[in-house]
Amino acid sequence: MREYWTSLASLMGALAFLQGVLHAVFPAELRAAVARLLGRATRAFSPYCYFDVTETDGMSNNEIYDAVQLYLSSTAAPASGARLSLTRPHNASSFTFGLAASDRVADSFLGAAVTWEHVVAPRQSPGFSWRPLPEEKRRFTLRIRRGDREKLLPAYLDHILAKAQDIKRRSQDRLLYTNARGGGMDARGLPWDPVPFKHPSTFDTLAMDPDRKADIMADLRDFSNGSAFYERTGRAWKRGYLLYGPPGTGKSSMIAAMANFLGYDVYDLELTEVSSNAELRKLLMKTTSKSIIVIEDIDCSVDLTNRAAMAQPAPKPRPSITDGTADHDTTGAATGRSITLSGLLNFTDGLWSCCGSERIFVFTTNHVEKLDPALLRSGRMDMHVFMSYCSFPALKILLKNYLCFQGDSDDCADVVRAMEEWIEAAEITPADVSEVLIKNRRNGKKKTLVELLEVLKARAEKRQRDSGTAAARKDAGDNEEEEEEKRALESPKEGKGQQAGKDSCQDGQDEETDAKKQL
Ligand SMILES: Nc1ncnc2c1ncn2[C@@H]1O[C@H](COP(=O)(O)OP(=O)(O)OP(=O)(O)O)[C@@H](O)[C@H]1O
Ligand SMILES: [Mg+2]
Repeated sequence: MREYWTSLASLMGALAFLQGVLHAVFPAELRAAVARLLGRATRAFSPYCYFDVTETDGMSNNEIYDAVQLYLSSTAAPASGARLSLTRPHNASSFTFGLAASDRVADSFLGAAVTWEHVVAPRQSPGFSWRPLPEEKRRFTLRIRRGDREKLLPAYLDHILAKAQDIKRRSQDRLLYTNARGGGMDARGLPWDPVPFKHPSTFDTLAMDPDRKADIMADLRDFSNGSAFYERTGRAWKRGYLLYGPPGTGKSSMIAAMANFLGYDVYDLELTEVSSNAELRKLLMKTTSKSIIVIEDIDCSVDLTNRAAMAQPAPKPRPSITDGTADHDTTGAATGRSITLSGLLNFTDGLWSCCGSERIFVFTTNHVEKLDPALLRSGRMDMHVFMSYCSFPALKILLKNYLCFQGDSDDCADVVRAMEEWIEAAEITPADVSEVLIKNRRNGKKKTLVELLEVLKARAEKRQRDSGTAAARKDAGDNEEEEEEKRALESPKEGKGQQAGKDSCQDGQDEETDAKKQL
C-alpha cells in the first residue's frame, strides 16, 4: 500500500514538472490548441457523448438552462448529497435548490444513467455588449452513453422542461382570477383580474367522509397525470365537477382544497357579468391550462330556464341561461345579448372548451334539482359530489383541526363518542360546527366539546319536534283534502282545481321556509 502511494506521488510530481515545462516553453495559444486537440481525440474514443446547456443563448437567457437548474434542484440533487445553492424565484413563497458551481450529479431516465455537471468559468474576453454580461460563464454539461442517445433525446429534455414548469408553478403563489370588470379589458387586453390566492383550505382540513375524500383526491391525481390517457382516448383534457349541497357544507372550501392540491390557478367566473355567448367564449380562451374554472351558485347567478320551459319568452332582460339549441329560442340566442344554455354547454363541452388543456370546470349549487339535466350529464359534469351535513367522521376532522382532538386516546374521547348519537339527527353543517368551536375557543377543549354536544342535542330534539308537528299538520291537511274532495263530489261546479293549485304552491313555500330555518 505504501509503495502504491509513493508511486502515485512520484507520478503527480512528474506531471506537475511536465506542466511547468510546457508552461515555460510553449505560448498560451499553442497550449490551448493542444488541449482542444487532446479533448477532441479523447471524446472520439469515449463511450459517452456530451451536451452543453449554456446560461445564455446569444443575447437572451437560455430557457433550458433555467429548466435544468430547477429540475436538478427537485429530483436528482437532494438525493445525491451534492452541494446545493439556495434561491427564491420571483413571486414565489418557497425556496428552491440548485446545483452549486462545479458540482456533479447523477440522474436516470428510462433506465439509462446520465450525469450532469455544473461548470462555471470566468468570462475571458467580455468584448462589446449592449447589456452587462455576468463575469462568469455558466453551463450544465450532460453526459450520456452514446448508445442511449436515441432513447434519451429529446424525450429526456421534454421531461425536464415539463417538470421544471411544474416546479415553478407549484413554488409560485396561486392566482385567483375574476371577471368582475363586466366584460371590460385591462391594458394588456385581458378580461380577467388576478389576485394572489392564499386560501388555507386543503384536503387535510376539509371535513368530509374520508373515503369520499380519498376518491376525489385519486380522481384529481389521475386527471393531472392523465396527459397520455386523454391523448390516447381522443378526449379533451378536462374534467367537470358539480358540487352540490346546503350552504356551509364546504363547496367553496373544496374548490380551494382542489386548487392547493393540484397547484392550479382558479378562475372565478361571475356569469352575471357576462352578457353574451361570444363574451363567454372570449373569457374561456383567455384562461390558462392547469386551472380550475368555477361557476358558483349556478342556479342563482342567472335565470336557468330548462329545456321544457324553452317555449316561454324570457321575462326579464338580465342574463339568462336558455337552451339556444332549440329553434324557438326567443331569448338570448336570437338577440345575441344573453348567455344561452347551449353557450354554457359549449363553454364546458364543445369545441371551444378544448382550446388549452388540463382544465377543471367546477359548478356549485344549493339546488341541484333546479339544474337542466343537459348540464349534468356525464362528459359535462363527470363527478357529482354531494356535500352533506356533518357526519361523525367529518366532525372528528373538524375537532382535530380546531381542538387538536387526538381520537380515542384523547382525554375528552368520551364526550366526542357521545356526539356520535346526535350528529346525524342534528343535521348540522360543518360551517355551524366550526362556528361553535370558534366561539368557544377560549374556554378550553373539554368545555367547548360539552357546549358542542349540547348544541347537537338541542338541534336534534328541535328537528324531532318539528318533524312531529309537520307530520301532524300533514295528517290534518290530508283530512281536510278528503273533506274537500267529498264536498267537491257533492257540488262539482266549485272551482276546485284553482284552489288545489293555490294550496300546493303555498305548501311549497312553507316547506321552503322550514328548510331555510333548519339550515
Ligand atoms: N367541509 C368542511 N370542512 C371544513 N370546513 C368547512 C366545511 N364546510 C364548511 N366549512 C367552514 O365553513 C365556512 C363556509 O364554508 P364554504 O364557504 O366552503 O361553504 P359552501 O358550501 O361553499 O357554502 P355556500 O353554499 O353558502 O356557498 C368555511 O370557511 C369553513 O371554515
Ligand atoms: Mg360557497
